[in-house]
Amino acid sequence: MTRHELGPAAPVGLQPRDALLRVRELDAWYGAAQILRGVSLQVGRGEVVALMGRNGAGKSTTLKAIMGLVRRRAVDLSFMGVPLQRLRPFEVARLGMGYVPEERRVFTDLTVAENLALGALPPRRWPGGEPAATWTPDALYTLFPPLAPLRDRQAGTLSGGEQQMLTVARTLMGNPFLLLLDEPSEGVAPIVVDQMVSMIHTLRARGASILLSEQNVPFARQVATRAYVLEKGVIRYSGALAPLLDDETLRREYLTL
Ligand SMILES: Nc1ncnc2c1ncn2[C@@H]1O[C@H](COP(=O)(O)OP(=O)(O)OP(=O)(O)O)[C@@H](O)[C@H]1O
Repeated sequence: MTRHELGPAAPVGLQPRDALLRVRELDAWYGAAQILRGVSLQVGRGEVVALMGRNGAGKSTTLKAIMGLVRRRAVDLSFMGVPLQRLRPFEVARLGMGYVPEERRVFTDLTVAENLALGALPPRRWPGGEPAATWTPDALYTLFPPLAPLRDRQAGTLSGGEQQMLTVARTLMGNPFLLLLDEPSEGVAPIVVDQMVSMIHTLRARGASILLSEQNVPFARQVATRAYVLEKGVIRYSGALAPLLDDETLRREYLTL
């Protein structure tokens, strides 16, 4: 792997050439139907990587397979050097992998503040001992300003976009080393999309690492530097995002509807 592929932030406590998340030849199934075939990807510390492709290409399934939510098999599937194959989803989450599914999941009867409190986990340290980013409700209200005046409101009364923000915020309360975001820009108003863009910029500035599934090209262009493109469960492109988006043929083949 080249240094460029690892992104600008030098890993501390990890070997410089090590990836935070390493996926090699991942297969996944729903029942008897094989959906992913030999998916290989890596996310380095401080990187924002986009997993792209049309509807049904296998983006969500890849994130679910990493978390252990679908049946999967891989030559290597490891997070900070820990093999994930035998771990259940809550054990993967406990290692510091935050997963935000496509469908929003908030506790509708609880307030915004109570939802955040439920996501709280103790602070983490990188393998070298350096403290990892730690999130508090106040820091998250700054990250998502629309949530601040809603802290005492029942989450069920929030708009879709606000619930989307709350889902991400609650996941951040677990202080994850890596965030898996499934289509953060889907089905929300343009203003919320802008909020997601600025959230990712802020997270990135704080050294966070993100793997996001996305088919919204303008969104991906604003937040990610590297991309993998899936088609029918197979990786068709891996590399820098800019050349992919600038290549009309590649775009037409794998991205445009
Ligand atoms: N629960 C399920 N049972 C069976 N097949 C499924 C299930 N969920 C998804 N699939 C199939 O797996 C394939 C990949 O779906 P996946 O949701 O991973 O695609 P995607 O790239 O995330 O697209 P989308 O943006 O539509 O979510 C599709 O053919 C889909 O029909």
